[in-house]
Amino acid sequence: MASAAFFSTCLLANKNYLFLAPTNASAKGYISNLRVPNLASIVLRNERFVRLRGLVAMVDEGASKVSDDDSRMKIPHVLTVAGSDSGAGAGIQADLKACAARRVYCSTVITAVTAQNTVGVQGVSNVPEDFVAEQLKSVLSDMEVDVVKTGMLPSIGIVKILCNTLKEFPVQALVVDPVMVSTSGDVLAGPSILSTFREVLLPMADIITPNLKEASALLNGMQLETVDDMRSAARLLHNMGPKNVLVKGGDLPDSSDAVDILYDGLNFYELRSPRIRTRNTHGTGCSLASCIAAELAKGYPVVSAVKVAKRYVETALGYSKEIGIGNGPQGPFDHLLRLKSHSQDCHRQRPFSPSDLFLYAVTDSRMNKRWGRSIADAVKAAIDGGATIVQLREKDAETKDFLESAKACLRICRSHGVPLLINDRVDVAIACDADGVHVGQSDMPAHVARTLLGPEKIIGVSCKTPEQAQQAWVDGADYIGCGGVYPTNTKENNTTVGLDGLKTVCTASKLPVVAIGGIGVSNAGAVMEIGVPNLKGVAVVSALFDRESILTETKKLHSVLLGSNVGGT
Ligand SMILES: Cc1ncc(COP(=O)(O)OP(=O)(O)O)c(N)n1
Ligand SMILES: Cc1ncsc1CCOP(=O)(O)O
Ligand SMILES: [Mg+2]
Repeated sequence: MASAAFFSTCLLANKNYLFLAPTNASAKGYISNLRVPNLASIVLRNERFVRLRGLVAMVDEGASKVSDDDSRMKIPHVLTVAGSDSGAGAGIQADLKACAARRVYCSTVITAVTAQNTVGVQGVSNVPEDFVAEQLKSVLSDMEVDVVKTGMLPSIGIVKILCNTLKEFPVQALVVDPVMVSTSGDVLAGPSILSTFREVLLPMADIITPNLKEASALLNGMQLETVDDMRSAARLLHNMGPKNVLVKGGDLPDSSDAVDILYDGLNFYELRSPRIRTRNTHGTGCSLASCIAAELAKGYPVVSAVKVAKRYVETALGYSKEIGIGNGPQGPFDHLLRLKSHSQDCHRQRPFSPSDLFLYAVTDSRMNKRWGRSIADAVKAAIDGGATIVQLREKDAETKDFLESAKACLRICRSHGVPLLINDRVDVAIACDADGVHVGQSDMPAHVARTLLGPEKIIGVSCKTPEQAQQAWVDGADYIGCGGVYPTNTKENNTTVGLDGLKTVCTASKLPVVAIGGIGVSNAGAVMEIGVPNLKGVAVVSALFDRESILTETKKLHSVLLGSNVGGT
């Protein structure tokens, strides 16, 4: 293990650069094992912090790359200073999820641990003040924090520690969510803290985000019942020192809209949106403030940050209306808009298996039109005949119609345990939650599709050469479609690779392969006879869908394939 002792000499240290040299041969060996070509390149350039500790930690962990400034990408960074919510709807957990959803890095300083669920807060244990200080120093002395966002600050001491630490380690912006009472009505910061908020914290804030109760508490119990009251409150709170005040009117009685007032000392902005009627509002305040912090960390001005944050929370609330977590009156919502598609669906996507490629049915809108069938009917017939995977290749369809058909086909496919892929259209695959996509060399690159679709979706790539097959593997594809093996009328200007070309691609490929192009009942056996283990099946368009009976033709092809030597199955 390399450690700090290996770095004895600080050749030059000033505000901007720190050069390190190892003390002995074993350190040099260690460094060269890490493929750092030149020690002089270990230059840590940072206006604010010298990262010796971070560097040694990286070396200790055997990281393969020691800090190379030019290749480091600055990621917007929010530090949340808040309490933990064991139910994970609010607090630190909400902040982490909101920042992840907004694509911002989020570090955490925990001020208190709450035992909490959808019913209420059953217990609170404050983190010792010294340890809050230690967490703050750890993060702020090493990581480049852009914006600090505060939530539950349960003691006067913690507020003071935070403010003093921020003077030592200044950040671009401070977002203060003056949490006092949880959504369930439990007290999270008592009234004794109000004067410290007013005198110490608020003057440092770039924006504060009180709800009506919090605004009222900060203003000595002022009645807030109308939008005009909110404007007055925003002005009075602004007089306490924060640069911007967002008074949230979520609790305003008798309003069909959710109205928030933003005041920057000059202008009032009345931000209105339709009120979303849902039980799942636990954590909206924390999430809104975190999202504002995230947008500020990206460099957006306050007004845009607040508008984006409001839109984000509304979208998530609307999406999460039917989600049922916990039995209490206030449930959490889904920050990442990802939970629903899997929960309601009794027929979920199952993991991809190469043997799925055995009888691969590829639809064609023109053929279905010619035979007067819907895509869904065609898909159903192919599955009944033995298709083991289906691809919707609807080149002429309008997007709206295509999406509706895809949803209908997905229901059929899922109920039969058959994967459904979408040709070319990654957007449609995402919109209907299909099992994956098939892309060609001139379509969206597979690595981009993988980023958009996530790790579990199936991605197939068309390849005619070993180089393309290698690239498909590197890009994270699951299988390769190789062809046209034989001449075809289905795809124009498509060069034919023949059985030899197919064999060359299969041999070069680390991925399973399906053959395509001019394949049908008469020649499927010959294709499979080339006898390479990773050739797993045939993909067929016209031999199934340009026929009177899809069912009959699929059954015939199925029995031909069963009689042939399909690699590895
Ligand atoms: C299984 C399978 N293999 C190859 C293709 C062809 O895809 P691509 O090269 O993108 O051409 P189009 O199908 O988009 O015309 C495929 N669709 N399926
Ligand atoms: C989409 C595609 N990619 C290579 S050949 C081909 C068309 C296959 O259609 P058919 O099975 O009717 O020959
Ligand atoms: Mg394509």
